[in-house]
Amino acid sequence: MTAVGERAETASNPPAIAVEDVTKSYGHFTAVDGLSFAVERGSTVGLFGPNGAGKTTLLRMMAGLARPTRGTITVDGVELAPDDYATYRTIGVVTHETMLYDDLTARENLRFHADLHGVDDPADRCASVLDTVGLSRRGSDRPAAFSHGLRKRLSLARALLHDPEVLLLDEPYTGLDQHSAADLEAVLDGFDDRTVVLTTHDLERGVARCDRGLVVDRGRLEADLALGDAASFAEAYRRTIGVDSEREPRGDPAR
Ligand SMILES: Nc1ncnc2c1ncn2[C@@H]1O[C@H](COP(=O)(O)OP(=O)(O)OP(=O)(O)O)[C@@H](O)[C@H]1O
Repeated sequence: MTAVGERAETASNPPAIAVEDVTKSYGHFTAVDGLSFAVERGSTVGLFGPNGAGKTTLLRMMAGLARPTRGTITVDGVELAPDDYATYRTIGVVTHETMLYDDLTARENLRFHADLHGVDDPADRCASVLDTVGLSRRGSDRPAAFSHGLRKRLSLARALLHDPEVLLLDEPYTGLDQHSAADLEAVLDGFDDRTVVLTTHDLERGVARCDRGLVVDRGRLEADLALGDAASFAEAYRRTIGVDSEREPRGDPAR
């Protein structure tokens, strides 16, 4: 595995997230196979890899939405445990399933989560995050009537509600038009001092956004690369994953 830019973390200064020897098995199938890495506070880390590599499974475990079969995940030095709401409160997550209630309006969806997380000034906070994702005028509409992109925006608003220290995003750019993608970039720009982990097949956007790229394949960590130059990352990705076009990411800037 290639390792670049690792920083030693101490017990008094734990990484934002530490994944240690994490495995997830479904019956005899191993989706994530003994992964270990640490995510520095304030950094943005991209999980790259072909379909079925284990990225979503890993992200879901980091969010506490699935439990590792083996290994540990700590957030700010605290091991994730099923009923540790204080730790979950520091994490915001946007997954493929937008986790929205179709029978509630957009505003009611947010209010429900605000109350669940004990958010201060919930009405103001809901209005503020609706504004952040450009949905101020859609607060009274139900997400059932929203397009995929609008549902994703609302899901992002829900993830931001409790002002988390860590944001976990599964394929954040998929299904967003250019305007929505630009809005997402602005939200992430505003999140600069906090920690973001995202999965993406959009190599160009991912490389531009992330400080570091982890390449996952068949559940294993194959490369850990500092990012900067999209073309050299694309080349390193291709060296790691191979040149089979069906396993190539979209938005490859080197093509
Ligand atoms: N609940 C489950 N039961 C059985 N197998 C599963 C389950 N969830 C995921 N898998 C399998 O684990 C593997 C990794 O899936 P995962 O969704 O994590 O990959 P991914 O890298 O996110 O892929 P993609 O880029 O296509 O979203 C796949 O082979 C998938 O079929």
